[in-house]
Amino acid sequence: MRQALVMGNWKLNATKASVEALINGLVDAAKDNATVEVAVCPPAIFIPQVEALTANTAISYGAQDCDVNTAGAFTGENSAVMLKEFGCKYTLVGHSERRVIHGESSEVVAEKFAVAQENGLVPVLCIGETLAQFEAGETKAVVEAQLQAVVTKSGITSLNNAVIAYEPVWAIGTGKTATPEIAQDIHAHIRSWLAEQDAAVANKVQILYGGSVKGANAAELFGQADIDGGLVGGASLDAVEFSKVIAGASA
Ligand SMILES: O=C(CO)COP(=O)(O)O
Repeated sequence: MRQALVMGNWKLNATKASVEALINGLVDAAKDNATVEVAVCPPAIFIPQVEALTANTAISYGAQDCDVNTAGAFTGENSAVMLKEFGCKYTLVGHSERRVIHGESSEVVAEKFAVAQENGLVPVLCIGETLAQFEAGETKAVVEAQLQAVVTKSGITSLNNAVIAYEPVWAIGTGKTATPEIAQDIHAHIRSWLAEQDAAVANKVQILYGGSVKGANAAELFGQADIDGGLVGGASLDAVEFSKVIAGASA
């Protein structure tokens, strides 16, 4: 049985005051839904504040990205070593906004995945197709290629210590959620693609759904057999709404 994981991706949204209110507002939801792991991914500059506020709570946290390098002349970056020092458990890698806006290829994402693992972080590998790819029926081929880059670089068993987040790009921030049936179909496909290579890995790895998850649709999405929780953007910025999403993952 895979544990449910509900992770908030705050993207480029936070103030010192909003972080304090949000974390304090999530403490009870994390404690009361003990079968669900609750995690947040703040902008990197807020990680020390989140580290302090989440001490002695059931809330985990991670970063939204890490560099492929661990140190050196790479202006503006954060390394996996630094994130680990500040208590991060996770880092997202390959979020579609990084792939599209920052031009990250699947090979770069695979390098980030590897460096995160080498430095003690659990990478959350984000995959998913664009609207054009969805409409062209290419979803399965796209996610397979995105997964293959990581398998080629780090091997299939590297996914024993990672999380996969399937986020159709057309559902992110648009209010258009994949139906539970569409999401389940892709999640099941991802798991069977992994199972062809290693059944134990396929059975173990958590596959999160992301894209316009909110309190009103969380339970139905998370009730699908191969959906193990969510990676949540907008709805994770409000403690009341995010608590409803967390409750939706509770067994
Ligand atoms: O990109 C996402 C999480 O990483 C999803 O964002 P929304 O929940 O705002 O659609």
